[in-house]
Amino acid sequence: MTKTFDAIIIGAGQAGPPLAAKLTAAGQTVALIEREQVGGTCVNTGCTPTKAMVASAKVAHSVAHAQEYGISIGGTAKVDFDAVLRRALAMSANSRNSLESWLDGMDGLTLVRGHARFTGPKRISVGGDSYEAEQIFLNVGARAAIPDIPGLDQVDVLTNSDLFWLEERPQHLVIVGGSYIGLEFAQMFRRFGSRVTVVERGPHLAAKEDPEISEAIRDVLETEGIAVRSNADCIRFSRSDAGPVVGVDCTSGEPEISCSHILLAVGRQPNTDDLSLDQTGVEIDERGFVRVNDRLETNIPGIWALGDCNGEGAFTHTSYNDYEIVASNLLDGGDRKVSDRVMSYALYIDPPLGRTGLSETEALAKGHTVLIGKRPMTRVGRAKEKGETQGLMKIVVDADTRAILGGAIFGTGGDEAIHSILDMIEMGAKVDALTNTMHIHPTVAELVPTIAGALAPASDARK
Ligand SMILES: Cc1cc2nc3c(=O)[nH]c(=O)nc-3n(C[C@H](O)[C@H](O)[C@H](O)COP(=O)(O)OP(=O)(O)OC[C@H]3O[C@@H](n4cnc5c(N)ncnc54)[C@H](O)[C@@H]3O)c2cc1C
Ligand SMILES: NC(=O)c1ccc[n+]([C@@H]2O[C@H](COP(=O)([O-])OP(=O)(O)OC[C@H]3O[C@@H](n4cnc5c(N)ncnc54)[C@H](O)[C@@H]3O)[C@@H](O)[C@H]2O)c1
Repeated sequence: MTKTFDAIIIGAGQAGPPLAAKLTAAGQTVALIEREQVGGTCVNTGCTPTKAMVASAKVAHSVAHAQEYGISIGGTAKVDFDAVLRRALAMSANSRNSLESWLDGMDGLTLVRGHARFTGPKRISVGGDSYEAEQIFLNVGARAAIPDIPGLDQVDVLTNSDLFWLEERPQHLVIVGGSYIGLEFAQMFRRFGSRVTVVERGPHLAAKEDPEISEAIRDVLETEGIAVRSNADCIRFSRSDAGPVVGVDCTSGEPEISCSHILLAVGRQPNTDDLSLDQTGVEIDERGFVRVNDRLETNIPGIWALGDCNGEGAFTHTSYNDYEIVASNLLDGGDRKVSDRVMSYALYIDPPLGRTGLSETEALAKGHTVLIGKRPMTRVGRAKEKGETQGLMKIVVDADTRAILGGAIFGTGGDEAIHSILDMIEMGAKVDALTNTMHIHPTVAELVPTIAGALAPASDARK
């Protein structure tokens, strides 16, 4: 027998649960289908446990450097890797459990456990049961991509989901992929005491960033003893008596790296290949992302796609913002669009990188005449006081309109301070409004008006 609902949501990630709450509060009946754990990637294998581990790694680092601050610690500090993992997993479990209780108590909601697959345009099967609704919301997320690298069958590779279940700290972790996932894990494992090598195919780490930010990131990691192998072509795996071997043809360095563990962090693949989307006619692009318009509607009326699976963002806040857009347009008479949001994110190495809007490179590529304000963290009072002077901050401004186009704060507190630029962009403020704002002393953010008041043409700023 087919059960009929007003709405079906597939995936209890970052958009599905709040959307279920909004729809049921409006009196609709909703089936929320989840095949694994509620909370999806962020809660179970992404943001929550990694940021908990980043915090443990920061403590290990601070303890190791305590003497620089006039603090002596008797005895030898030691990383209890198992306890670090238990702390991270406990945080995930707390988050998941409170989400589960919230969903359990939601009137009008049926939480269905199992893998959803389309059997018709608006019909879905889970196990042997069939469900139907006029409105269907896809929030199926993404998983670690595992490309067909030569020798993959000869070694065990880890993905981000496996790291929390390691029984011991890796002796030597080789991380393939030098972007968000790779770099966060690289630094934390180094701080836990592992040898770490990052193997990146391209010439730069965090390649989406402006060159001086990428270089500053590399500097921070290399200073901590992380080996970086960029321009690494023809990566291949093999096995020796001593363990896994990663073959790399780089412009310099050893052609082979022996290690104890390999982590693949080379991007994400949307979970759209096992949904039988052909039964609905919902279009996907060549990489498997669901094609959506500015209101997150697919080509089939009554079917929406939210979160990582639509390719419009790959962050928790973009998934949640997708929910806000869809809910507002459907239930509150809104006219919200994805293109209205200012793309922003952070990279949680230490110090963190906060980013908002366009980078300088992106702004120039879009044809803007660009002014840049910039300052190294060595000239930021708060950073000096904290003994954390690595990195730099910059702001990107349109020379003709004086509109703020973007900013980057790579330095202590950068993930928080960046919001002072983000909010100004969102308000459509000119850079002069930012220059005239009084910020609090001593903070990193207090230098944002200062760099906004000392702009130079892009080419001069690069010197
Ligand atoms: C290691 C790591 C660290 C990260 N750190 C951050 C961070 O610090 N900040 C940040 O903003 N983002 C971070 N991210 C990204 C963030 O986790 C994702 O962008 C976010 O979780 C995406 O949410 P979502 O709602 O699109 O999908 P997800 O949270 O992935 O949820 C999708 C859900 O759908 C379920 N599902 C899939 N297919 C089916 C099916 N056929 N039937 C039933 N259920 C199905 C899945 O089981 C899953 O629970 C990180 C990611 C990783 C991997
Ligand atoms: N702080 C955060 O918000 C955060 C943290 C982690 C993950 N995430 C999300 O997860 C997504 C995925 O992150 P990611 O780092 O896996 O992917 P990514 O797409 O950002 O980067 C993948 C990297 O791997 C490299 N690469 C690809 N194939 C390779 C190969 N065969 N050999 C060597 N290098 C190769 C690429 O050049 C690139 O630098 C991000 O887009 C982000 O949205 C966010």
